[in-house]
Amino acid sequence: MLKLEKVSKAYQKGTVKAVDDISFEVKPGEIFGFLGPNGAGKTTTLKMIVGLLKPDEGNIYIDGMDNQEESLETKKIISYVPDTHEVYERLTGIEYLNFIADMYAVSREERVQRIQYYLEVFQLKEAVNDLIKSYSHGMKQKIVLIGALIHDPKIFILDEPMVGLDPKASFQLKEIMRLRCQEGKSVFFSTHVLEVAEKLCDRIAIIRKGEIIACGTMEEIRGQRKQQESLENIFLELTE
Ligand SMILES: Nc1ncnc2c1ncn2[C@@H]1O[C@H](COP(=O)(O)OP(=O)(O)OP(=O)(O)O)[C@@H](O)[C@H]1O
Repeated sequence: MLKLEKVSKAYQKGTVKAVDDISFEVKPGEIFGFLGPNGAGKTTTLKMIVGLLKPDEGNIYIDGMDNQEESLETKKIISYVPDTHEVYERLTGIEYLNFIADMYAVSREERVQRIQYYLEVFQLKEAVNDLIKSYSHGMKQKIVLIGALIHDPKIFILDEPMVGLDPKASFQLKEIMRLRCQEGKSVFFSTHVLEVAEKLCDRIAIIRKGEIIACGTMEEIRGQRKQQESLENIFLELTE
């Protein structure tokens, strides 16, 4: 579903190597967590996957298509929720959702059904006719999430999605992730919240200083280490 092959990216004329020769694969029906300490290269990797940054080296395949060569086709089947929730504040919630639905050519019936469903899930029904600039941080995050789900993407990509959500919304988002995977779609997200990764993800990759230092199921990663060691210990040990 999503495949990175020997991907590298450096900033400042090559002096800051943010991502260094990374390869991994996210399979259909999989929730894949991307873990790493601050500055490890998570956001840079996500931005390359969604086409906001061009890799210096390597290739990224989305559903078998190279995301540089078939940029428009790949963008149609992914969605990206960045960690900064920049949104058109002068639109109402419903205007924003309809705008996104128009961009992705989502039919009237589908958008009505999906908008109603997600507004109910995230308890945003009453605010949907208000200007987004009046929304709280968490409400903005929810409207961005709904916008990202409106075209029913095959791959749902999120940067630190749980930060800023209240426990209920966080639970709902995890449920949405699980449901999508049951339908054979994939979820790829970065997180610092180790407990979320441990409970939710089918597989994880740990990145440190731009390099993947561990990748696999929790059992596989634990198997290489002491039995029953918590992800927190493994993470701290590996990223030290
Ligand atoms: N636009 C940029 N120009 C120069 N250096 C950058 C730029 N963006 C990121 N970097 C550097 O690249 C490295 C990786 O940054 P990145 O934002 O990808 O990490 P991250 O794992 O997402 O970190 P965090 O968890 O703190 O958000 C860091 O050393 C960072 O300082």
